[in-house]
Amino acid sequence: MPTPDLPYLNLREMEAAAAEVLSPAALAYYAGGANDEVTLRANRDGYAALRLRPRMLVDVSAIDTSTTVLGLPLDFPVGIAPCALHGLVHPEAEVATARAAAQTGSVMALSTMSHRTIEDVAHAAPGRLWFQLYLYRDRSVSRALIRRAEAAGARALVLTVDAPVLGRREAIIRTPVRVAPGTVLPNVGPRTPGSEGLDDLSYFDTLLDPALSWADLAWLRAQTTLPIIVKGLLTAEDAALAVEHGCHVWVSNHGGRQLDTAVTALDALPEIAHAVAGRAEIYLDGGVTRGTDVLKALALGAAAVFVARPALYGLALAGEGGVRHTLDLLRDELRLAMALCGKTRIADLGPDLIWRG
Ligand SMILES: Cc1cc2nc3c(=O)[nH]c(=O)nc-3n(C[C@H](O)[C@H](O)[C@H](O)COP(=O)(O)O)c2cc1C
Ligand SMILES: CC(C)CC(=O)C(=O)O
Repeated sequence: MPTPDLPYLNLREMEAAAAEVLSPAALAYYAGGANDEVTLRANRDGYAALRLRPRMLVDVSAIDTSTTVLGLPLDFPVGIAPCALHGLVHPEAEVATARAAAQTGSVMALSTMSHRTIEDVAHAAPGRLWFQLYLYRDRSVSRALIRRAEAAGARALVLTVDAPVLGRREAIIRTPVRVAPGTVLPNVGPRTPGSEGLDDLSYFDTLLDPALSWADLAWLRAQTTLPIIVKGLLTAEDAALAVEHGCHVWVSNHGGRQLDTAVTALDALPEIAHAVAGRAEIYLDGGVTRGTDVLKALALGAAAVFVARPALYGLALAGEGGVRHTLDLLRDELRLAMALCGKTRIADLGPDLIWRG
């Protein structure tokens, strides 16, 4: 059950409550999308537009939401997507989020741009951590991060490929993000001389390699034996290439923060599932706020879904307990949605659940 001392009935109530407590800069950064935010809105609207085909007279007295991702048992198929800078809203930052993920039997993908070290976060979520990689122009720095992630027990690397340059997020152009004075982000390091005028995201952007290509994925594949998940794919063509490079596929438009008017992950999922054809695992994120959203993504071929903003809002409201509340709500809503659809196991969720008009 959701944490009893938190009054929020659903993720949207948590979002509204978080908007009241976040600083203007954190709110602009967390909530915002690119340009006109067409894709940001479509991510949510897409779930509402898909209708379910529930089956009746099925014994639903026992519902099992458990599953596995890359061999890791999950209590339910929802993880925490990588998001930068949890420390903007809570002093324990990613450590609190990781504890919540571990306690709920979930999995957390830790962003490269975190406030806390890989080791601290891994310690808070033993065996339940993936490490998200933004490849730096200086590959030796990235290589060192990979080694640290491996040593800390990360179970996979998530290479984000949809941000070779940062999208145009007008809210943070107006209200830029700056970490507290004196903070050195552990995977970013001290500022290079002359960069003091840049806000933290613009500075981070200067470290990233806009020349990243499939050849770099081959390089990365050779660097580690950990599973690699390519995050930010939206087409069958790219999903097939990722699989040919020995990787798994994370369907995402980066929460509508990169290319505005890009297709939603939910809409892209069927062609990607078809192209992958069971050769790799598929994950999805973007706009998930209800158990029925999780159900629809799984029905169309995702092995698990991930949430970013809802976790951050939970963290802002109540730290570790707030993130747990987010995850508990999604698990309970998924269980209910499965029961009302006449499905008792995750493996039973398939495209027959989706009404085709
Ligand atoms: C504040 C914020 C920071 C993010 N930082 C990262 C990041 O560091 N790395 C990354 O791969 N994706 C990042 N993302 C994108 C998320 O992983 C995810 O793809 C996206 O937000 C969609 O999920 P949502 O609709 O549940 O927020 C970030 C998203 C938000 C909102
Ligand atoms: C460090 C950033 C590029 C984080 C990010 O992916 C985002 O803000 O969406």
